[in-house]
Amino acid sequence: MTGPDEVAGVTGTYQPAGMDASASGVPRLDVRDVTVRFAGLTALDAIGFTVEPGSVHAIIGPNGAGKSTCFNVLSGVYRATAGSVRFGDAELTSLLPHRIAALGVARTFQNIALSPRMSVRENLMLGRHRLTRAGFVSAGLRLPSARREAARHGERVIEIAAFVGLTERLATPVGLLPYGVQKRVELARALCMEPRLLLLDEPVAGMSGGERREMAELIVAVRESLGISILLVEHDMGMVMRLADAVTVLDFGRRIADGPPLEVQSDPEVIRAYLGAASEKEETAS
Ligand SMILES: Nc1ncnc2c1ncn2[C@@H]1O[C@H](COP(=O)(O)OP(=O)(O)OP(=O)(O)O)[C@@H](O)[C@H]1O
Repeated sequence: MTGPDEVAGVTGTYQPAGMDASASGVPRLDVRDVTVRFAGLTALDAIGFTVEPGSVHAIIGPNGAGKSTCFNVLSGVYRATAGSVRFGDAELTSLLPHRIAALGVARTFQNIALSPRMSVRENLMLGRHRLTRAGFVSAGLRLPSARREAARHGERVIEIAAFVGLTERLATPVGLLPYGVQKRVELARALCMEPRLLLLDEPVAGMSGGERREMAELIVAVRESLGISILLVEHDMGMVMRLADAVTVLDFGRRIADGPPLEVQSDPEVIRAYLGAASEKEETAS
C-alpha cells in the first residue's frame, strides 16, 4: 500500500538534481501589472504578486476571478496584454511554453493530462523529455550514450516514484488507477522536470477527504525536501490556510488582497467577494 506514511518516510532523502535541498538556486517570481483582455472582457486587470523562493503561495478567488488565466500567462499558454512576469532574470511574458518549462517552471492541470494507456513509469519518463540530451537519431539507433542516458533518467524516475509513494504502481497503466493516485502521478511527472517553480492547478479538486490529506502532506514534503517554490490555485480554503505562506486573492480579474493567510482570511473585501459569490449561487439555485 502507498500512503502518507510512505510519503513522510522518504522526506529528506529526495534531493533535487543539481541543487541542494534549500531555496538556493530558486529564483523569485515577480508578477507585475499583468493585464489580460479577451475581446471586450478584462480577465486580469494589472495584477501583481511575488512568490518568494521556497514558499507555498496560493491564488484564490471566486469562479471566473482570473486564476486559470493567471496560470496560463505564467506557463506561456496565454500572452499577457500588458505587464511583466520575471522569474529571476528571465522575462516570461515573451516566451513560448517549452522555453518557460526549460527555465524550471512545471505545471499540473485541473483535469488530469496523462496518457491513460501508458504505465506510470512511461508517463514519468515523458516528464524527463525536456532534460533528454540524446538526439532523435542516437536514441533511435540505441547508441550506448543514448542507452546510458535513458538508464539515468530511469533511475531518477524510480527515485521520484518512491518519493510520491508510487513505487508499486510503476508498471500499472495510469487509466486503471484511482483518481487520487492519478493526481499524484501528475505531480510526480511535474517533479520529473526538476522544476524550480511548481504550478499546481487545483491539486485536490474532486478528491475524497483522505486523498486530500495525502496530497497536502505530499505538497509539504515537496517543499521541505526540495526547497522549490510552489504556486497553487485551490478552492479548498482549509487546505490553502494550512499550506500557504502567502495568499493572493483575485475577484473579477482584480487583486483584492495579498498577504499571510490569517490576514487575508479576515479582510473585509475578501469576505464580501466570497459572500457575494455564495449568494449568487443560491439565487441561481432557487
Ligand atoms: N480563452 C478565453 N477566451 C475568452 N474568455 C476567457 C478565456 N479564458 C478565460 N476567459 C474568461 O476570463 C475570465 C476569468 O476566467 P478564469 O478561467 O481565469 O477564472 P478562474 O478564476 O480560473 O475560474 P474558475 O474558478 O471557475 O476556474 C472569465 O470571465 C472567463 O470566462
